[in-house]
Amino acid sequence: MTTNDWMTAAFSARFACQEKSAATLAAPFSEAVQRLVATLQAGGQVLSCGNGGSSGDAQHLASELINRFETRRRALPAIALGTDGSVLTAIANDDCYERVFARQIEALGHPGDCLVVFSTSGNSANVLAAVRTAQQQGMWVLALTGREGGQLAALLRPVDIELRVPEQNTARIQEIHLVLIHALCSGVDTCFTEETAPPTPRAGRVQKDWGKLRACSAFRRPLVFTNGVFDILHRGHVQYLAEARAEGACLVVGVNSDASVRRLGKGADRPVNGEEDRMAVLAALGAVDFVTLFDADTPLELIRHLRPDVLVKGGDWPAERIVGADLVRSQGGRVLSIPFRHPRSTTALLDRIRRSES
Ligand SMILES: O=C(CO)[C@@H](O)[C@H](O)[C@H](O)[C@H](O)COP(=O)(O)O
Ligand SMILES: [Zn+2]
Repeated sequence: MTTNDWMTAAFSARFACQEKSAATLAAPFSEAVQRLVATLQAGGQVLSCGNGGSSGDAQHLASELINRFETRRRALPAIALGTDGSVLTAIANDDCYERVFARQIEALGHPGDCLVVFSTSGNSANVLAAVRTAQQQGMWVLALTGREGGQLAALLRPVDIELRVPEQNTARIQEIHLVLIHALCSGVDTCFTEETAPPTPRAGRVQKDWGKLRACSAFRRPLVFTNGVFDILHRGHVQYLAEARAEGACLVVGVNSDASVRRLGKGADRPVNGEEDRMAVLAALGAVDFVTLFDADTPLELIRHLRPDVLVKGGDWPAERIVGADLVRSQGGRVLSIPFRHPRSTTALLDRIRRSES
């Protein structure tokens, strides 16, 4: 065998497994790109980790998210967890090697963030510990694996995504992982290159597509839902939304569309603020994780779609009159009426403004 035969053998082995991988990974790959983009647009970050060559892959991904891949776009937040020698040695020395990633995730991970793990066997103990911790922190997991997925595959929840290379050989799996990293970065680059205006803070938290909203919120449990018009935001709203958020790990606010507000009969000039403005103001609140729109007279369909664990209404709504209460309770959820601690009303406020004008 000549020395070049090693190269020829590696190339041909890789080409053979490339075709097999492309066929089996198409569906989870496109879901992974969409979810990564949604996470970043909502202000989330990507943490990544793996051992050995896979630690290099985790760094490769983070560097391309922070800087860019092939096109110019804004910098995106990503941290590879295998890069800080002091942190790694402190955790390994004082605690145990298994916790080197998990401990960093406890410090750096936020609900809604994504953990990307690379493991060809799916059995690295520190990667498994990282996945468990990320799930406890309300993050979702994107796992790049191989073989039969190992113990890692069994840890993943329906909301997590696995890109499993249908291959047994570690080197081949890693080579396809690299192709996947570049393909993921192409998808992310494309979405962020098309951004025309500078990003409005938390703009990604406005999610009108109910399917995407469910994908972004379903893994953040307990999921809290509330709804309303929120025409002119007042202190009562802000207080009750903060209390609603404290009931779970993620607060989704359903906002009545302009057409549905008109049907509520609050007055010919309502809403004063259009639906886009009302959603943008809510999305800017620290307590609110996602805002969406519903056009029907009630949010029942939206509640059916999101399956919240806690259904909340503010003000003077008794729990029995809250739309969707029976549905949420039948699914084991809770229904709460949170009174406005600062009694205010948009209608009363508008009346005062009008009186002062006349
Ligand atoms: O790069 C290679 C092999 O190509 C090695 O460094 C390899 O990544 C290491 O043996 C890892 O510890 C393997 O971990 P994992 O893929 O089973 O999670
Ligand atoms: Zn290697």
